[in-house]
Amino acid sequence: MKKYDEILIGSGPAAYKMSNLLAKTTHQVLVIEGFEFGGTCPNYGCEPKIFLEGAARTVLQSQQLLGKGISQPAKLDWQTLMQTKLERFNSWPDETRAIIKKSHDVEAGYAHFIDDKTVSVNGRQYQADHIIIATGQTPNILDIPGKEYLHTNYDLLSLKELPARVAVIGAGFVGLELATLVAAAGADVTMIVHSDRVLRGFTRGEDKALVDAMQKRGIKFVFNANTQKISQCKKELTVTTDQGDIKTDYILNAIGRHPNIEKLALDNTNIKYDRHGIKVDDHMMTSVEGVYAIGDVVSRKQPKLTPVAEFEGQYLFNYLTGKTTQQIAYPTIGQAAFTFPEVAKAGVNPDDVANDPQYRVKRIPLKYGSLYAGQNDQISTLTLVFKDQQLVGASEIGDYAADDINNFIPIIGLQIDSNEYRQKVMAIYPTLGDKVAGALL
Ligand SMILES: Cc1cc2nc3c(=O)[nH]c(=O)nc-3n(C[C@H](O)[C@H](O)[C@H](O)COP(=O)(O)OP(=O)(O)OC[C@H]3O[C@@H](n4cnc5c(N)ncnc54)[C@H](O)[C@@H]3O)c2cc1C
Ligand SMILES: NC(=O)c1ccc[n+]([C@@H]2O[C@H](COP(=O)([O-])OP(=O)(O)OC[C@H]3O[C@@H](n4cnc5c(N)ncnc54)[C@H](O)[C@@H]3O)[C@@H](O)[C@H]2O)c1
Repeated sequence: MKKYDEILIGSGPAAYKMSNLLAKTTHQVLVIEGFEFGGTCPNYGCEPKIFLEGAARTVLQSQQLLGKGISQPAKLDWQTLMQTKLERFNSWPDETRAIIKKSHDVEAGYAHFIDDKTVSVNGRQYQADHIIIATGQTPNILDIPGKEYLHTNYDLLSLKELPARVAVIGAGFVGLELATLVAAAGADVTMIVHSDRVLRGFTRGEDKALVDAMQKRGIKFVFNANTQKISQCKKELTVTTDQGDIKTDYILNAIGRHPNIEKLALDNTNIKYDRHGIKVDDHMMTSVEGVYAIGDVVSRKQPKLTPVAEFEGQYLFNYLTGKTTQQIAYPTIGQAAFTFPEVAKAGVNPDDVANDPQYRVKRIPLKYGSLYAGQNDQISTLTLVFKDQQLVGASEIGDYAADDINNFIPIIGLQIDSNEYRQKVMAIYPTLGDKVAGALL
């Protein structure tokens, strides 16, 4: 049986980060990938999503300016956009595999554990000083009659023909972002939401403003709806919910994701896990010495995001190569939904401290600034949270919320004093960043 220094199970952002760093060492490494090399983010997640968002944003911003200087809003040609997307992205898994193969051994296949120390793939068995599980998450699929008609982000992000009607079950990140895309392209979209609000984790006000803006563009929301079954008659699909039937041509299932642990046969080991993922200590080690887990597959309170997965990959590389003995300490993590308008946040949620006198919450409407007015952006609102004059939280709804909040993350994370910021930083004017100094007053 061949033995390695490290075995990486998965090749998404968490494992890819480690594999790149290990490539600069003399370590013997095996990378095992069961599906597309590179994982979720570059193949069927963040990257194709933000690529398609480029055209969608242009359409939506031009629609917003109708009658304000734009007479003919842009129109999205889904087929051409998708062809362009496929040309860019189709070769990525093979290219990623080739990059990894330059430095490491590679197995294409799903790995499983034989025991605490042995991994099997394609009928071959391997051991290593360190086994790193970085298998990510996969969509939950509604277990209802007709579930064979459900599609996931994987399908929609490569969909060649735009359906006339799209029903989206689930109004979290994936549901809202992909609904924004297909609606911008001209599909008639219905969101089926099983509670009374979307997203969660952002403020209630931002959630509501997002729904209002999407509704104004014709996207329908059915709240407090439980989906019971799906049926097909000729080419038309019917989604039956306890709030009524929805006729559609395509259904996106976006009800959340679960950790990829089923195929790992963890019950052959002493590795502990729960429904949120694999349990790790403060050094990313599982309950089995020498076996670690990083990325989305980990059970932890931090959000499941690419930069978090990469941060854990970087940390574990540093730890295993003796560059640190410290426990992992996460930075201030920014998060955004790339809807239109966007919502974004970092640090303390203003809703959580609304009644706490230790905190000061400041709401700043941005529509009066010429940069926002020039886009006819009536919604953009920035909310800041201060504790003892120090900025501890920022959130925003608006066309540029993600980039706006990025400007506040260093101030929260580095605990930069507002006065010092104003003394030492002068942003380019007029830009998104120029508001920071004034907002901190
Ligand atoms: C539609 C969508 C949009 C997103 N947008 C954003 C965004 O804008 N910003 C952001 O920060 N995050 C975004 N995310 C989340 C981001 O994609 C993930 O946080 C990130 O990919 C996690 O990286 P990972 O390496 O932990 O897992 P993954 O990228 O999921 O990679 C895990 C890999 O392990 C493989 N694998 C699984 N089981 C096995 C096995 N037994 N053997 C071998 N290989 C196995 C899988 O095939 C997969 O390739 C998005 C996710 C989705 C679904
Ligand atoms: N922009 C980003 O950074 C981004 C984008 C996409 C995904 N992600 C990551 O991926 C994770 C998963 O995203 P997601 O959208 O799949 O999950 P999510 O948890 O964000 O949303 C799932 C939604 O489905 C709802 N739901 C659950 N069961 C349902 C049911 N039976 N019927 C109807 N609705 C139901 C939930 O209430 C929730 O609102 C996110 O938490 C995030 O970490 C990030």
